[in-house]
Amino acid sequence: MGRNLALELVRVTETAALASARYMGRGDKNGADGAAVEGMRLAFQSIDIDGEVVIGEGELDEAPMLYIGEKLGTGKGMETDIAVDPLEGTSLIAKGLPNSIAVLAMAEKGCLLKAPDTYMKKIVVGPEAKGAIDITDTVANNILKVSKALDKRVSEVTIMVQDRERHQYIIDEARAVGARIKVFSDGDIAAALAACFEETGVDIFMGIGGAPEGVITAAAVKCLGGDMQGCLNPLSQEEINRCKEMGFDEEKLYKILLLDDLAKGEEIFFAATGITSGDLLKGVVYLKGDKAKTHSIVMRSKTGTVRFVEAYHRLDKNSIMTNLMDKYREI
Ligand SMILES: O=P(O)(O)OC[C@H]1O[C@](O)(COP(=O)(O)O)[C@@H](O)[C@@H]1O
Repeated sequence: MGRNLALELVRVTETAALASARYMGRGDKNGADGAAVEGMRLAFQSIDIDGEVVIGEGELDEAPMLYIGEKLGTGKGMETDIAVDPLEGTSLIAKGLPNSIAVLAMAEKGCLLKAPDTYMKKIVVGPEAKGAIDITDTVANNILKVSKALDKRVSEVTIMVQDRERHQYIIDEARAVGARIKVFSDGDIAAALAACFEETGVDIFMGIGGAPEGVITAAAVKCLGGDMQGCLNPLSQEEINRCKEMGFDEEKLYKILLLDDLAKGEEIFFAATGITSGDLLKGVVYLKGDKAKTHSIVMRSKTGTVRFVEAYHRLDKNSIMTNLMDKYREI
């Protein structure tokens, strides 16, 4: 795998975002997701990799595209695991709310955890607080350790938490020690990513969200030198059964997953494009004259390079985009 691949991958998330953003504010989650999936899949076709989707839209019989096991790329290059979330934050885009992204992660074959579609408890911090987290410890102790590692007063530590009833204990414990809480409604990959960038003002991400999103987050955290721990958190017998079907027996089911258990290896790539504007990425803007502007991040763990890519697209000149845009123009 090489450095050009990073830019090839950002083209994939850009294409998904450009197609999906046509649905912004239209109250149609499924339409927006379908457009993102189609854009992502088309853009993958010309990339020289022998890729396989390990985290995708579901099984073959429930998802016609980007299903788990689907082959991506020309089949000529390196064997890779690919984790995709063509539209992360389906309700965000439907309502025109911030923070929806098109996102993917890629690593050498066998290096991304094949996570079941269930919940996962997660904690994420940036590079400065690496080694200071312990998912088995209390919220308060994690905050105290992170504040020490960051050399910040506890009152300056901000924890990003998804606005869900199940997280009330995090909010209560964090406030009890004097820390700050920032809630978000949806899209925990972008929210966790914010904890790895000092300029966002977010120091810790905590909570329970999707396990597939957890693996994609781990790939980003690896590229950024941050830290993450997770633990599968199935909420029903049906979810427990789903975990078991995917090889998570009693012993493995509640094992603490360290960063390398989620995403390992030398070569990890992460790419994301903003669909609606958020903390880190601006959303898609369609411009006059069949043009559009996107804002993306692309990272490679081997070199540690983090690129923010602002791109102007001529939708009438790029064959994939022209076809897609014609299809989604009048929705
Ligand atoms: O909405 P729930 O059930 O609390 O699940 C949380 C999960 O939903 C999301 O907020 C959005 O997921 P979708 O893009 O599939 O709608 C994820 O980022 C998060 O992991």
